[in-house]
Formats: sequence, structure tokens, C-alpha cells
Amino acid sequence: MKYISTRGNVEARGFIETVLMGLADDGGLMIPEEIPVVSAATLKEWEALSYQDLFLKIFSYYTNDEIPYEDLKDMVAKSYSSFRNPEVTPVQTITDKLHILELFHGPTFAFKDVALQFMGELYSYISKKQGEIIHILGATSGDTGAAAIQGVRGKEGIRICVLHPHLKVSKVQELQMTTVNDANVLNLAVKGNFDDCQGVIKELFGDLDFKGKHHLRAINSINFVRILAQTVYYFYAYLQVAKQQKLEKINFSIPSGNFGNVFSGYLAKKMGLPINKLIIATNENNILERFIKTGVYKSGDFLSTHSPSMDIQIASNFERYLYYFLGEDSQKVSEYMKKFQQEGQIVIDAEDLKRVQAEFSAHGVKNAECLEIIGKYKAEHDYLLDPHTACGIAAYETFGNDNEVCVSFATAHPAKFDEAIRLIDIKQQFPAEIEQLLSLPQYQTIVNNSKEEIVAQLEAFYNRA
Ligand SMILES: Cc1ncc(COP(=O)(O)O)c(C=O)c1O
Ligand SMILES: N[C@@H](CCOP(=O)(O)O)C(=O)O
Repeated sequence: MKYISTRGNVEARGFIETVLMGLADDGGLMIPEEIPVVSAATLKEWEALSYQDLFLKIFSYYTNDEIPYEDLKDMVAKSYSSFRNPEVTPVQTITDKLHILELFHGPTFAFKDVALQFMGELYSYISKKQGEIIHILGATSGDTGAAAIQGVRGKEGIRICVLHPHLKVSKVQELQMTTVNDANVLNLAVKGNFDDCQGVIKELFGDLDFKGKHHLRAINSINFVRILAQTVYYFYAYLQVAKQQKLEKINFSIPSGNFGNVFSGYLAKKMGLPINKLIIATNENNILERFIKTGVYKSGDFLSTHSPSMDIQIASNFERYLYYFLGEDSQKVSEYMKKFQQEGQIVIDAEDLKRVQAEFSAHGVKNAECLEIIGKYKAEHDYLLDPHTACGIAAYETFGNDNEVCVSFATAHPAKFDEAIRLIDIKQQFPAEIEQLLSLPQYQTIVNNSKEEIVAQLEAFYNRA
């Protein structure tokens, strides 16, 4: 398996080189040259597998034996040994039509742990085996940063700098990142929003001299391995539900921001998983909803909502979808992305929009609806949703019908977002791991939304002896 860029100007690479490259050197995103297809018979055989074994089966299509099987197995075992549930991502059945896939049983209580625990192991492996210098640079709206820091803290040969929007993440998210005082961790709190943070890191990854000089590596979903690791739980969820009930096709409802999680589902579908609709749930930052409904991809004004991790206006992985939507024509992708940069929008015609709508539905959830759904599920099912998960459920309720089975993703634990939960007078007990953060000192450097200031901080950090 080789990997290529959505923009077509990078020579095809192997798996490890693709991981190290992160953002493609031509500014695009790396994708597999060909997507392997899993037969229905193989899928049936996979029903009996544990999460870890399923992960190994799926990754074996993609790693080209660049990592010996026993080494990969060891990494996978270590990655998921830190999860509080032996199933890693257990399915909770709410009704025979609605299942919730709980993705928050990892160390930082959000779905990002599923991929980032593995990525931490993988980077550590590559650093030791190949003597690679791993200087991670990431942007976060709260969860990726916390999970990435947990994934690599204290690991030899790795340094990590994470940019988060100052005071625009939840208190628990901030504490999870900034109470870490390890020498290999730098937290920059940027006076701006997530799009600003992501914009700066994309610019720095795009500066090939800077990227090469500092050995910059990515942990965001711009890195294909993040996407692939997230694909595993689509298969896992389907297989768990298929064991319980007769299933032909399944829908997934996905709280969305950067489009990484949805794209993982799109990849799973292309690999042969019988997915009917991918339901995109956004909050009031609804660029994706507007695209699915109108065919216009154009960012709007940034809004702070009850689901801050989804406060994203420019959905990074949209470019990966665009590549397939445009018939795998990288020249066209480059033209569309150039247009987006210059004119601020991409517009598709009515015929093309029908193709999009055949695969996706979308619902933008307003703050009031989000809280209403949290209250409703607590009262009716005694299940406490976090505000991101609530967006997914609200979208399911909008599109669900009696003939279709849906798995809705629980992307975070409610304790991470108590600010919203408190608004509807629900008192929750924090898990001990979160409770103990409340009394710890914090370490972060507040910077202006200025590339120069951020670069100065990075130079000092990566050059430190
Ligand atoms: C809790 C939570 N839910 C949903 C999302 C959206 O996922 P994606 O960015 O992959 O669309 C995020 C952030 O990415 C998140 O942290
Ligand atoms: N919501 C994310 C934003 C970054 O997304 P990623 O999937 O590209 O890492 C976060 O929590 O940081």
C-alpha cells in the first residue's frame, strides 16, 4: 500500500513515511492510493474478534509489513491497556433502533484517546527503531491536545507543543493539558479561536524548511493514521450490533467539527462496511451542515457554544472527502482548494449535491436544543450525555426512522463539560481522575494570535537542550 496526496504533488510513500509527513508536503492530505475492500464473509468472521484483534486486522491492510506483526500487536495491547472498559469502545443499547457507542473510556475521557494512545506508542516505536526525532506540533479545541499529551508524556525522544484557544476550552480540558509539567510538553494558549490555531500549524507544516529543521510531526487528523485508527470503531460498533439483531445497513450519527471522525466512517464505508447514511451533527458552527443542505462550503462567524470542541469553522478533512467526490482527481482538488483560499467558498451544483445527500445528512444543533436533549435523555433513559454527544443524538432524532438502526457516537464524558450540564441543574459526580485535577497548579504560556510569537516559542522549545 502506498499513500498519495489529495493534491497530487507528492511522490507515493510508505506507511511510516506517511505518518512522519503528517500534512502532505504539497499542502494536501495523505490518503491511500487504493482502498482495500473487506468481503461480507470476512466481516462475518470478524464478529468474534476483540477490539484489539479487529484493530490488527484492519491495520494489516495498510502497514505494508513495515512494522512486524508482533511489534504492532504489542503496541496495540499497550495502547488499550489504559482504557477503563475492556471492550475499549462499548455499545450501549438505548432502544432497538438507537445504540450509543461510548468512545470516552480512555485516559482523557474523549474519543481522541482511541487514536492518540496508539499514536503515542507508534511515535515512540518509530523514534526508537529509526532514531527519528519526534517534535509534535498540534492544534486543539480541547480534546486532541489533552489526549495527545497523555499519549506521549514522559516518552523518550518526543517533544510536544499544543496550541489551544485561550479560555475557549472547558475548565477540565484546560486542566488536563496544563497541569502536565513534564519537560517534553509545551502548552501555548493562543488569544484566538481553534481555526486560528489550526491555521498557524498548517502554515508551519507548509513551510518545508521550518518543518524539516524542527522535525515537525502531526497528531491532528491531518495525519492519516488518526483517521485509520478511528475507522476501527465503526467496524467494531457494526459488528457488536450485528451480533444482537438482524442488520442490513446501519446509520451513524457523528458529532462533528474537523470532519475527521466522519471521514473515518466514509473510509469504513468504502472498505465495505454496510453503512447507509453518515449523519453529520454540528453545533451552531455549521459549515458542514450548510454544505450538505445547500452545496455551499463557506465558513461563517465563529460562535462559542456548549460543545466547544466542535467550535470549528474550517473542517480540515473536508479536503479528503472532496478528493473522492471529485473522482480522485487531484488537479481538481487543488483548484477547488485554491478557490476556497482565494474566494472563501466552494460551490457545487444541484446534481452533485444529490450525490452528497445520498451519503450524508446533516443537522446543526442550537444551544437550546443541545441542553433539551441532555435533559430528555437523563429523564427518559437515565443516561447523561455530554453536549457533543447530545448534538449527535439530536441529529439522530431529526433523521431517525422506525426502519433504520443507528449508532450515535458518545465522543466525550459529561464530566468534561460540566459548565453546560450545570445549566440544566443536573449535578454529576466527577470521576476521581478528573476530580484530582481541580487542585493542581497549571503550566501554560499565553501568546497572541501571531505566527511570529508562536514561532519564537517553538524555536526555544525544540532547541532546548
Ligand atoms: C468531544 C468531541 N466531539 C466531536 C468532535 C468533532 O470531531 P471531528 O473533529 O473529528 O469532526 C470533537 C473534536 O474534534 C470532540 O472533541
Ligand atoms: N475537536 C478537536 C479539534 C482537532 O481535531 P483533530 O481531529 O484534527 O485533531 C480537538 O478536540 O482538538
